[in-house]
Amino acid sequence: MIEVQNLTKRYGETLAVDRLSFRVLPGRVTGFLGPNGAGKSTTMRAVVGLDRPTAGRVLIDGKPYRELARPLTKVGVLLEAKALHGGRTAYGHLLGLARSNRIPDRRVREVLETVGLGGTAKKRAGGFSLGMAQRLGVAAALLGDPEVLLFDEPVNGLDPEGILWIRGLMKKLAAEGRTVFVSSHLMSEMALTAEHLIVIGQGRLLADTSVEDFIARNSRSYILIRTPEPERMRDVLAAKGIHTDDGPDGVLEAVGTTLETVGSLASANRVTVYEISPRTASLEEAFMQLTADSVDYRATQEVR
Ligand SMILES: Nc1ncnc2c1ncn2[C@@H]1O[C@H](COP(=O)(O)OP(=O)(O)OP(=O)(O)O)[C@@H](O)[C@H]1O
Repeated sequence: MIEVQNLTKRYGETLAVDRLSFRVLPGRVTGFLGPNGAGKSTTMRAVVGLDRPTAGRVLIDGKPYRELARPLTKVGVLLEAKALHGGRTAYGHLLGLARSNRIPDRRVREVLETVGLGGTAKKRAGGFSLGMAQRLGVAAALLGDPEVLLFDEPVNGLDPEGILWIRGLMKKLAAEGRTVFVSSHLMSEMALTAEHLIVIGQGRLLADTSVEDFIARNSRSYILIRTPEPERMRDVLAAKGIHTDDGPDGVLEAVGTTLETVGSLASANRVTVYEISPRTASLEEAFMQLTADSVDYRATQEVR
């Protein structure tokens, strides 16, 4: 389990993380979501002791990272995928890490196979594509067979096959009972991978909820109506107590009603319609709405 307690991190004038508290539980993938600059990477760096908190603390199974005797056997982390020594081979890079944590050499081969780099073990990492570097980063995270795993934007640079692979891997690791914490700025990606969500904006907690709940609360359903007579259609619906919003390109969005009701009312009142279809606002839209205030605030600040 990861416990973030009242974490605050300042870089000079910038308040990157602001009194943030949450827990990441084992046995499920927890998504860490926030717009660019929300403070996700800073929080992750604080979890693994790479950034010193201005206030607050982070505990891993009750202990700060720096008190872990062989940290790689407790926590695996994928942060900046390209942060590796370009002159080293994939094998050499992992061997160095393994020996520094008294992990047996044979484990290096195992993790290289797991991430699909078995055939490129002797290649210099400097020549790796971003996708290969990403896989090597995942191999390093898995090296110590840790109970806790952190992945910062792991799908970056991966091709569609790689994305499917990493989603499957994260779910498998969680199913084994591990704590899996993964950051992204894409709600759609998280909806496919995570069971639970921690959403932040401007370094503050905006939501700590199951993905299921987030979808139920935030997905707005409506009936889209495309008509050359929007005013008449609006009046016909209003007469029955049905509210309509204006959608993009002159369409109407009727809420709290059904396709059948709208169709029957249009027909009974001889309103011409070109399209009537049920729609659900995307999760991406819901996420943008939730974080809109924090993004606006940041943009205004930068202009000044
Ligand atoms: N080393 C640093 N020095 C100064 N400011 C920093 C540093 N690291 C991060 N920041 C600032 O702290 C804020 C949070 O950054 P952070 O990288 O944690 O956000 P993020 O949510 O990971 O964003 P992204 O999705 O863009 O990676 C930003 O305003 C960023 O500019």
